[in-house]
Formats: sequence, C-alpha cells, structure tokens
Amino acid sequence: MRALKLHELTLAERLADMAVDALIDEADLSPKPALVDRRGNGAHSDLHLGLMHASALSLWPMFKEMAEAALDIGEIGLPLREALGRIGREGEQAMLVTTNGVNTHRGAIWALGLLTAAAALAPRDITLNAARLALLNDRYAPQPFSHGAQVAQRYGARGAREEAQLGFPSVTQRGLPQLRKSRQLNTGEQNARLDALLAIMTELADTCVLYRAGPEGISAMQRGAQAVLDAGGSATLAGRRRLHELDNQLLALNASPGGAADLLAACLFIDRLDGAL
Ligand SMILES: CC(C)(COP(=O)(O)OP(=O)(O)OC[C@H]1O[C@@H](n2cnc3c(N)ncnc32)[C@H](O[C@H]2O[C@H](COP(=O)(O)OP(=O)(O)OP(=O)(O)O)[C@@H](O)[C@H]2O)[C@@H]1O)[C@@H](O)C(=O)NCCC(=O)NCCS
Ligand SMILES: Nc1ncnc2[nH]cnc12
Repeated sequence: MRALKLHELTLAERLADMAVDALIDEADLSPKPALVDRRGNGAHSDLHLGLMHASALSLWPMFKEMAEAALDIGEIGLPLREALGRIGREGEQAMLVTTNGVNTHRGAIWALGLLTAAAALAPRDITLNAARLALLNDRYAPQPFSHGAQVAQRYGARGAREEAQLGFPSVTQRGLPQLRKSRQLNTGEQNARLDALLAIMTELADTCVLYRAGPEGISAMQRGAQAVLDAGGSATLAGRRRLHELDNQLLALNASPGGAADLLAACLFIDRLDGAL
C-alpha cells in the first residue's frame, strides 16, 4: 500500500504548532503551585485543564497568522507591530468565545505572539527582536484599566509589557538556564520544567499575584520558589516538601501565578525552537 503523503508544514504552521505545544505542556505540568494542572484547578474557580487545552488550541490560527505577518512584512517596525496588535486582539476574542468569557491566556498571547513573530524573522535573535517589537507603540491598542494597569499604578510593578520590552529576562536569565541545569542533573524532564517555573517565580512581579494578594503574595511566591530550589529542586524529597508548602501558602492567599505560567510557556517555546529550526 502506498504511504499517504501529508502536506509539508510551512514555517508559520510549524511555529504555531510549537507555540500551542508549549501552552499545552505548561498546562499539563504538575504539581504547579496554585495553578491549573493535571491535579486540579489551583486557585481558580472558573478554570480547568480541559479549558486550558481548548483555549491553547483556539490560538493556533492566531499564531500562524502572526508568523505569516512577520514573514510578509519582513522587518521590525510599526506596520508589523500594529498587525500583531490587531491579530492578537482577534485572538483574544477567539479565546473568549472558546472559554465562554474566561481569561485563560491573555498574557501568553502577548508573550508567545511576540516570540512567534520574532522567530519567523530570525530565530537566533528571538528575544531581542521580540523586545524591539514590544517597544513600539501600537496606535490602535485600547487602554483598558486591566488588573495589570491597576497594580502598576498601586505598587509601581513591572508587568507583562516591561518584561517583553526588556527581552524576557525572567526567561533568558532564570527559566532557561535553570531548565538546562536541572536537565544536566538528570532530574527528569517534568522536574526540570518545574524548576524552570520556580526560577521564573523567584524574581517576577506577577501582576496576577499582586492583584489578588498584594506584596504579601509576591513575597510568598518569590521566597517559597527560592526555598524549593535551595532545598535541591523539585526532584528531591526536601524540595518536594517545600513545593507542597508553597502550593498550600499560595492557595491560602488565593494567589495564582498566571504570569509565571505564561513565561514558562515562553521558555518551553524557545527551548523547543532551539532544537527544531
Ligand atoms: C501589553 C499587554 C501585556 C497589556 O496587558 P495588561 O495591561 O493587562 O498587562 P499585565 O496585566 O501586566 O499582563 C497581562 C497578562 O500577562 C501575564 N503577566 C502578569 N504578570 C506578568 C509579568 N510580570 N510578566 C509577564 N507576564 C505577566 C498575565 O497573564 C496570565 O494571567 C491571566 C489572568 O490574569 P488576570 O487578568 O489577573 O485574571 P482574570 O482572569 O482577569 O481575573 P481573576 O482570575 O483575578 O479573577 C491569564 O490570561 C494568564 O495569561 C496577565 O494577565 C497586552 O496584553 C496587550 O496589549 N494586549 C492587547 C493586544 C496585543 O497587542 N496582543 C499581543 C500582540 S503580540
Ligand atoms: N496553568 C495555569 N493556571 C492558571 N492560570 C494560567 N495562566 C496561564 N497558565 C495558567
């Protein structure tokens, strides 16, 4: 029997596959402190794993369109930034239709959208080019009084926009180095990813945590994540105990580190890209 020849994927389709895979891998990773995972809903009453998966899959056409826009326009500049803003806003609407109005991946659309477009232009300069895009001002972006905007005003926090404008330091300086370090220690892939998430949490001003639990929540998240790593990481018995303590502490504060989860997905996307292109 003749083998069925599947159509070769375009670069934009491969990038969209990688972005969605990164979101699904992030959602599935367990046990994540106070986040939705295979165990349950974490600190969320309106989210569950199936919804996170459906939301991730609904974003595939958006990521593909963003990569295509980058390839068509071919350079960093206002036309590409504004095209991404428009496609991103349409993607947010598609997400909200799929989730019945629940905000599952707003931060991920921002981070992975910029990174997908930057990867289509030049994978080696991915975070630099994503930062250059984030620094451009989209004239059509609405200025909603988002949770991020509210805590930025109240606490002077550095949110998702600044993280991207700085070239994703939480990913390049913390998540990715920790992922590779833990892999070298043969901790197993799931523990290496958990350690990467914890490394991201150690210094992040996650606006989701700040909005729900204030500076007390941020300090519990940062210190608790550092304590797991100091105890030997997620693969050790002492580290696991600390991880359970962090989970309980964040649940008690109703503090869900959704921004850190998005940045873990960004980390997994860049890691996968390094091996694929
Ligand atoms: C430029 C934008 C980032 C503007 O967005 P906003 O003003 O809302 O900025 P932030 O709140 O700072 O961040 C947006 C989301 O990013 C995640 N995040 C939080 N902190 C950080 C951080 N320090 N670094 C990186 N990323 C961060 C986080 O997303 C996750 O949490 C979401 C749920 O959070 P929240 O809104 O608090 O919760 P709700 O469900 O609404 O309420 P409750 O649960 O509390 O009841 C979840 O979606 C995760 O993804 C932040 O929410 C950008 O978003 C923007 O301009 N968008 C418009 C279109 C556009 O240009 N698109 C992208 C084109 S590439
Ligand atoms: N796993 C997760 N749980 C809750 N919020 C999130 N935002 C992005 N990923 C998330």
